[in-house]
Formats: sequence, C-alpha cells, structure tokens
Amino acid sequence: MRIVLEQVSFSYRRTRKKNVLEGASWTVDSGVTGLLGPNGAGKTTLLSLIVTLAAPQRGRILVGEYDVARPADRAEARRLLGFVPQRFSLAGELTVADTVAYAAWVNGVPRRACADAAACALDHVDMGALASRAVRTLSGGERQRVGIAAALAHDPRVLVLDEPTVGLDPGQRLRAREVIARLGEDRTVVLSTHLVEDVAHLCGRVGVLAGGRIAFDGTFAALEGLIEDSDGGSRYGSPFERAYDALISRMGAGA
Ligand SMILES: Nc1ncnc2c1ncn2[C@@H]1O[C@H](COP(=O)(O)OP(=O)(O)OP(=O)(O)O)[C@@H](O)[C@H]1O
Repeated sequence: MRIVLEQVSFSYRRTRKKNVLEGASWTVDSGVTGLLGPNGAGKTTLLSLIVTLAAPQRGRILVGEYDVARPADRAEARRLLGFVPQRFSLAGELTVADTVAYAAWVNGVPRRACADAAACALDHVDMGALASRAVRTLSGGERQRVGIAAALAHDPRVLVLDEPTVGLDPGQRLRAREVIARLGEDRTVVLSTHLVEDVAHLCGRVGVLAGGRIAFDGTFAALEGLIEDSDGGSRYGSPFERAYDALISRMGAGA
C-alpha cells in the first residue's frame, strides 16, 4: 500500500512560529521505510498527520486511495492504519491478551473476533507465550511489542512506528528489529528513529526530514555515500556521527 505526501505544510497554530512542515513531499511504498531527522525536525508531527491525528494546513496525504484529511475518507484510511506512538501507556492490571483484544475492539474488530485477532497479533510479535501475563510484569522490550501487537490487532496494511526501539537493550532491540522486518514483508511500515543502525538493518529506503521537508529520499546505501562524502562540521561524536550531523544540518539549511 502506498502513502503519498504532496506539498504538505503544517504549523502548530499556538506557537505562531514558522511551519514545522513546509511543502514536504514523499512517497512510501510497501516494505520498511525509515524516517530520520534531527530532534524537533517534525518526524512525530509528520507521522501524526499520516495517521489522521492532525490535518495539514496545505497539501494532501493519501493512504492508498484515501485522502486522510477528507472527512469522507478518514474512516476508511483509519482502518488501513496502525500506529505505535513514541510514548504510550498500558493498563498494568490487564493481561497482554486482553490489552490487545481491547485494541482490536476499539479499532472496529467485531467483539466475537477480538480474542482471535489478539492471538494472531501477539504471534506476529513473538508474544504468544506471554498472553496471560499481566502487563505490569513485562520488561520494556516486551511492553513495546505489546504496543506493536495492539496496533496490529485490526490487521492494518500500514504500520507507523515512532522510535520503537528507544530504551531497549541490544538484545531486545535485535528482537524488535526481527519483528519489524517480518511485518514489512507484507505491509507498508514507516519507522521514525534516530538510530541510523536500525535504518541500515531494516529499511529498503529512507527519508530524511530536515528544514520542514523531505530533504533526502533514497536507499540507505545512497545516504551512507553522502554521509561518507561529508567532511564533518561538529566537534563531537565519532567520525560517522560527525559526518551524519554535518550532512543533516546542511540538508536542514537547504544546501
Ligand atoms: N503539540 C505541540 N504544540 C506546539 N508545538 C509542538 C507540538 N508538538 C511538537 N511541537 C513542535 O514542533 C516541532 C516538531 O516536533 P516533533 O515532535 O514533530 O519533532 P521530532 O522530529 O519528532 O523530534 P524528536 O526527534 O525530538 O522526537 C518542534 O519544534 C516542537 O517543539
């Protein structure tokens, strides 16, 4: 399923500052696509627009054939979308299975089908064995996978993940990566992250959000080439991080 952003602009009215997004255009196809960009670039904002939590002031966003800002299309678009936000809370006393079954019901799965939908989603994220555990007993990585299962419970064709591996230890991060790679085999997955390493392992393509627009759209290998050609501009970090930082800063400045 394809996601298309056409000249999308957005500002948080209350801030009265310049637009967070300014004419951002991007096309995302099936598989796992990474979204990189510095802190405050607008990655979470862009994801919120895709999943219909906010609407662009200019431009449009299509999920499949549906324009997410059109009231007539929004319900259909939502059925196609699953979202795992950067931070989410789960009711600690509920079991893993009930948590995911509840998410299925909220997202329109008929009540009698919710238990099966939850079991299926939990299998996808390797959490079937922990289905009867109370959520409060889970590790951070396990909670993260419950969050992904909850977003998957209505079997969306598009999955939007906002920094899903933050705070995970290396082992849990590898596990989360395996899960995300598998989900990308038959879905469109958009993965926002600061971890270039996750993008390198997972993403066929990557977009870099800088200066309010998608300043780079291509393969990770192409981005890596640009990074390696970059001469660095920050005094901190390893050479790769320095070069990455310099490149992203230049992209943000429109160079
Ligand atoms: N609800 C809000 N109201 C006003 N301004 C906001 C709101 N949410 C975000 N912003 C501002 O919009 C800009 C983009 O924020 P956003 O969270 O989308 O960036 P990000 O790229 O996801 O950042 P990070 O990598 O740090 O998570 C920032 O300047 C932020 O301060």
